[in-house]
Amino acid sequence: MTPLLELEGLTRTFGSFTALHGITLSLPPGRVGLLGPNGAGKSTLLKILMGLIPPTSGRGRVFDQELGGDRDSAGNWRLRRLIGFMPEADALVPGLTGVEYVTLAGELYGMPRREAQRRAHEVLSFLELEEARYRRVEEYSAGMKQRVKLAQAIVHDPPVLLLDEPTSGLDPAGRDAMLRLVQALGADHGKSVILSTHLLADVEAVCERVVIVAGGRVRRVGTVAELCGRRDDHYRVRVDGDPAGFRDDLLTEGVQLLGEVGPGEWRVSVPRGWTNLAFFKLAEVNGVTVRSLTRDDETLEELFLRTVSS
Ligand SMILES: Nc1ncnc2c1ncn2[C@@H]1O[C@H](COP(=O)(O)OP(=O)(O)OP(=O)(O)O)[C@@H](O)[C@H]1O
Repeated sequence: MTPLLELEGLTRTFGSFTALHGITLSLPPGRVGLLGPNGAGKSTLLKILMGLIPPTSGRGRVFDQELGGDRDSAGNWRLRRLIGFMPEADALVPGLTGVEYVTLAGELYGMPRREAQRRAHEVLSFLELEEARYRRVEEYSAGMKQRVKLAQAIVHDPPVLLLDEPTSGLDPAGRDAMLRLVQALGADHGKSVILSTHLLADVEAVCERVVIVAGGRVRRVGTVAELCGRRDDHYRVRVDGDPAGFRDDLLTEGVQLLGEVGPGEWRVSVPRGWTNLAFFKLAEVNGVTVRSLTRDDETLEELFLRTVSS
């Protein structure tokens, strides 16, 4: 299977500053979350993938298309046809109706006008903007604005979607609807999705794989299950009885409480050299009974914080 992305030693500098340090990465088609703190290099990477800026050195491909070359080279035009981009910024053109805006995007991607118009109606219906398509985009609600930005990204039916913070500014219902659309575009319509976001829950909801970048370097790559899989030092423990003394003793012994699941039940991280017998001893001393003790996964948020702070 041709990889979605194949990058080899990709570096990008701006003057004396290195934004990306020799990124080497291979990803199969699918839905990928691109995570990283502010300034990690995500936008720089996305711009290189879209052919908007060239790498300073290194090589890469999106499917069969080589990266690099001048902004207006034939190769970069092919890249833009392969990729639909939904920017975070409000990139709407005031004064245009939804259908005019999406048609314009289609033409900018190189589609003939009639074909762009036909597809604009099609994708606006798919995104449940059929009723609103003749209204001006500046009158749209936040949820409709996000959907019309997604419409312009898929108008030319690209196999790859780059989505930059697609749920930005949405209320919980709008966010759910957007995530369902992204999931459906991937799972039912065969699109590969690169989702750049600060919202780890969005990645958990729709992505199969995660790439964590920090300081211009790839720090983790893998499936969510692989990266967050059972850890030797993470447990979920539940006790019956008054848990206060037991909890305090756990803290004194260097156990970290990662979260309270319910009364007397915590997700914990144990220190090096810890043996599970200690849970039972501390319970006995405090007059409580250990009802369950199981190995636990790490959440994506814990993995992310551990990765970017190390
Ligand atoms: N044109 C430029 N000139 C100089 N420095 C730049 C330029 N573009 C990006 N940088 C620097 O490169 C680094 C990476 O920036 P980038 O925008 O790729 O990060 P990011 O991960 O997208 O961050 P954010 O989540 O804040 O958008 C930053 O330190 C930024 O200041």
